[in-house]
Amino acid sequence: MKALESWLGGLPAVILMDLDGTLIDSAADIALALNRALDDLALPPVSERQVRDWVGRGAGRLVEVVLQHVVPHHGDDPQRHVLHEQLLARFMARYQDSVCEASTVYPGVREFIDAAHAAGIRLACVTNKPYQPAVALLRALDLLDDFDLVVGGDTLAHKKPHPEPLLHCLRHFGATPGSALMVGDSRNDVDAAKAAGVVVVAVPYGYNHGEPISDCSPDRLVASLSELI
Ligand SMILES: O=C(O)COP(=O)(O)O
Ligand SMILES: [Mg+2]
Repeated sequence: MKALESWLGGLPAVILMDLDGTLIDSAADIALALNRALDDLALPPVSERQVRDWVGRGAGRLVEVVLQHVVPHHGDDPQRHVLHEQLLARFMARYQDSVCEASTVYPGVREFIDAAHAAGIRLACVTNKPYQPAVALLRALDLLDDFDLVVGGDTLAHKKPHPEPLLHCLRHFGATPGSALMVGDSRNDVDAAKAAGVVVVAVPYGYNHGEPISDCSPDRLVASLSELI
């Protein structure tokens, strides 16, 4: 971790890592589960390309955007809420059934995690993905045991970009914001880290709602996590 150490002027005690788009390329499985759920309800499919731009704000918000795309709707309709709940439930069931058919770990991630362990750094995964599929996905790709803590989008009252999930991790480890580092791929990660007072590194290969991550002003941008080793 010489590169990280020389940039920060020391090693962090804790690294908080985003999941979707940072550790794991999960969009194909999310799109697959969404399309199976849409088909269950006799609704038309969406493309993986679209899903890549929609992932990042949790399952409820994702389903809301998908629904608005496949059945555009404006105004107040109580049936709309029912449809949203049905699609969300179908999506969660379908995703839980096949959380890792096509998902892969990004290059540099395993090497970075191994180097962090070797340096005695504690790791937490802080994701807006609901807790259960997050843990299932990490387990399927043999990454779960690498994390001392996993915080999902439904673990606490607030999700990223709120600082609460990050501050929750710091309390868990008895660490200060100044002794931690956040690594993420989206504006949610950068904003949450800044609100928590944690230095943030961003990667450009993930999902950021179609916006270049450099526009979100992370403290540092790396092409791959191996650059920090
Ligand atoms: O599934 C999501 O909504 C995003 O998850 P992430 O916070 O791990 O990028
Ligand atoms: Mg992400």
